[in-house]
Amino acid sequence: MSADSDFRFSEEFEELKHVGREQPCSAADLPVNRPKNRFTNILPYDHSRYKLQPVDDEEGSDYINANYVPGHNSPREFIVTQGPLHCTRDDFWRMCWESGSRAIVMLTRCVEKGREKCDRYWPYDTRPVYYGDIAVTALNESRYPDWTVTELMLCRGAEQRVLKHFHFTTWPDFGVPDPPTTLARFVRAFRERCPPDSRPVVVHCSAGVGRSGTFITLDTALQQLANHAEFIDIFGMVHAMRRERVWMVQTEQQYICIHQCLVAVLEGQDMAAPP
Ligand SMILES: CNC(=O)[C@H](Cc1ccc(NS(=O)(=O)O)cc1)NC(=O)[C@H](Cc1ccc(O)cc1)NC(=O)OC(C)(C)C
Repeated sequence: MSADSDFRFSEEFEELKHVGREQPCSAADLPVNRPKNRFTNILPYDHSRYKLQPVDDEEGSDYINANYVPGHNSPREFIVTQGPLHCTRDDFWRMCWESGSRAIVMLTRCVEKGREKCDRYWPYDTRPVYYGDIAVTALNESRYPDWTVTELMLCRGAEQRVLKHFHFTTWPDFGVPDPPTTLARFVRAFRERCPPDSRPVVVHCSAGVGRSGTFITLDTALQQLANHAEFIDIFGMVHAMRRERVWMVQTEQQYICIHQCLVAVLEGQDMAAPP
């Protein structure tokens, strides 16, 4: 695939360019919802968008820039979303609560090169913070060189839940982790700690397409590998994801990175290193 300056990778990635693009995004285009989109060109398709429980007859109250995306374990294993805006972070927590999710994967820093990529939507310390009617408290935090895992307690009314926040902190926007195997080790660390249930995992970066799609594709591929799949169809996975959310795996470099990680895992490179 990488011969002749990645010619086959380029050819294959180009075939994905128009997948899903004919599908409507009418909810995202409503005037009441436009301010809820971080980017003008990253809008959720209607057919797969996550719908919040509507609030009375408030127009647009069911809207968040998020889509269900398939993984190895189910057709709606992930809810992929943009990095919350300050004005949508209450909706973000409502989505986490109403979906029953027990894990969030965050693949961007809040600020990169002086630009806001994501609101700081979770508490800085152990004091509870309210987001709408949901109180979020940080219980404990484990910091590693390339990621941080935080246990969060969510309270809504009389109900309490623990949710794990997996924050990858060294992935530059539009780029790939350096070295790429850092991503494979993060995926393994996530899988080892992710609650083993069928509830959706919330995944986001800044736009919720490039880094999020790359993470999900590698997670799916590594599970297939662990189940001794004879053939791993990266092209087919990205094709299926782009039917649900636009630009999943945004750059050719990210597409190649997925393959590089798989080769590294197959060759046993650098995977023994602890988190
Ligand atoms: C190439 N950059 C983009 O497409 C970003 C959206 C985006 C996508 C993916 C990522 N990476 S990530 O998914 O890994 O977080 C970050 C940002 N979009 C914008 O910056 C768009 C402009 C744009 C760029 C390219 C295009 O084809 C159409 C419109 N700008 C934009 O939305 O401007 C605001 C924020 C002021 C409303």
